Amino acid sequence: QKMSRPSARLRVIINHLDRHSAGIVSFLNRKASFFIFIFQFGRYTLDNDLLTPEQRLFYEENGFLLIRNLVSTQDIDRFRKEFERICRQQIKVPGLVVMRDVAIAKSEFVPDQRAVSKVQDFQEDPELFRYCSLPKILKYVECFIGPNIMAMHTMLINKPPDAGKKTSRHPMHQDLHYFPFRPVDRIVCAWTAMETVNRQNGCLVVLPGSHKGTLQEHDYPEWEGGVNKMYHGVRDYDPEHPRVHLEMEKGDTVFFHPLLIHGSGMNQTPGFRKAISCHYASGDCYYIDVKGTTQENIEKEVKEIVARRHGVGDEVTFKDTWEIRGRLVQGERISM
Ligand SMILES: CCCCCCCCCCCCCC(=O)SCCNC(=O)CCNC(=O)[C@H](O)C(C)(C)COP(=O)(O)OP(=O)(O)OC[C@H]1O[C@@H](n2cnc3c(N)ncnc32)[C@H](O)[C@@H]1OP(=O)(O)O
Ligand SMILES: Nc1ncnc2c1ncn2[C@@H]1O[C@H](COP(=O)(O)OP(=O)(O)OP(=O)(O)O)[C@@H](O)[C@H]1O
Ligand SMILES: O=C(O)CCC(=O)C(=O)O
Ligand SMILES: [Fe+2]
Ligand SMILES: [Mg+2]
Repeated sequence: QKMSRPSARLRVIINHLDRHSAGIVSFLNRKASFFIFIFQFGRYTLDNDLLTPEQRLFYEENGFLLIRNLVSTQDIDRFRKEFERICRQQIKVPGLVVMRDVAIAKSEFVPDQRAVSKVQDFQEDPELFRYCSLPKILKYVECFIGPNIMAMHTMLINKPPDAGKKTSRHPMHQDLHYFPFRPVDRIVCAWTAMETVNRQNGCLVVLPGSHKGTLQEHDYPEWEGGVNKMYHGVRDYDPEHPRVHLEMEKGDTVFFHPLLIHGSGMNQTPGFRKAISCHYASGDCYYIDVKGTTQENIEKEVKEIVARRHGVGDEVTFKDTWEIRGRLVQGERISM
């Protein structure tokens, strides 16, 4: 039996201690810090030879890890070109969802005069999907979710200049709200800045440590200027919780836990702020039924959109919509 999993390692240590219980009290006293080490290093990250102890501890404590300059300029420029081809409708990608800001009427890409604020589900676009398979990214992803890696959700976010109603904001949320699969700790998001991302153009805002909490109730925020379709926010989050603005340069990549509360501020610049992201889950994850949970509302919305777009009925489940999108990028697809 390999001892790569923290839980297995912990069990061995506990068994060992049971057999030597005479010395346990003094052992515990002396080695309290050792135990803190084991528990903190065990839950959210896996044994690996990439992360430094400081980086591991940082993710355990904060729920995110920022790696500077991870994706090359050449790769990002290629993703940008491909995105422009999609916006100009020079190529058509099966399954791709194109989203426009609820308030935007003018466009930087001419064909239909409305700016694309986000494309989702680019798993059938080989050029964009290269992002999800980049070995540099997967090496980090493996530290959080293990060697069997599924790309579950892909996005290229093109946050438009705010049209004056603050609709370019993304409310504070936990990505797990959208996911009917578990376990939660074997899911991670990689989010890469495609250009300088700062407070002016609406960088990510995170609540460090919020990944240690539970999944909160999400709903549309009551924003005067309106809010984008499916942009649910955490109903009540503690406004006193410290916030961190993640200012990033082109190629910088943040990995974060699906319970981390995060959002992004409004884009107060004339440029479209670009980022590319992928949510990964372990191939050993399993689907859950969200009936009777806080996720019922998003299940309902997703099913309505799928029904409208594809003319199908109740036979397509929330689980199906994820099972169809998921792509294996490394190792084995066991139960996903
Ligand atoms: C299959 C989908 C699964 C998604 C799972 C999400 C997973 C996320 C997981 C990861 C965590 C990520 C967390 C996240 O990222 S959460 C955000 C995720 N967002 C989405 O997934 C939304 C995807 N977008 C769409 O499905 C379409 O673009 C919609 C349905 C919005 C428009 O559809 P379509 O392109 O066909 O447009 P239409 O021209 O026929 O207009 C139809 C109606 O819609 C109105 N309208 C247009 N734009 C917007 C807007 N932006 N906000 C509000 N309303 C809008 C429009 O005025 C019209 O209304 P009316 O005039 O009839 O009243
Ligand atoms: N009422 C609200 N409910 C949920 N999330 C909110 C609400 N108001 C703002 N947010 C979110 O809080 C985060 C920070 O946005 P906000 O525009 O308030 O500040 P900022 O742009 O980060 O900071 P600043 O404007 O001071 O530089 C964003 O994710 C935004 O969408
Ligand atoms: O790029 C952003 O503004 C954040 C988007 C986000 O958190 C999401 O789509 O889940
Ligand atoms: Fe998110
Ligand atoms: Mg602001």
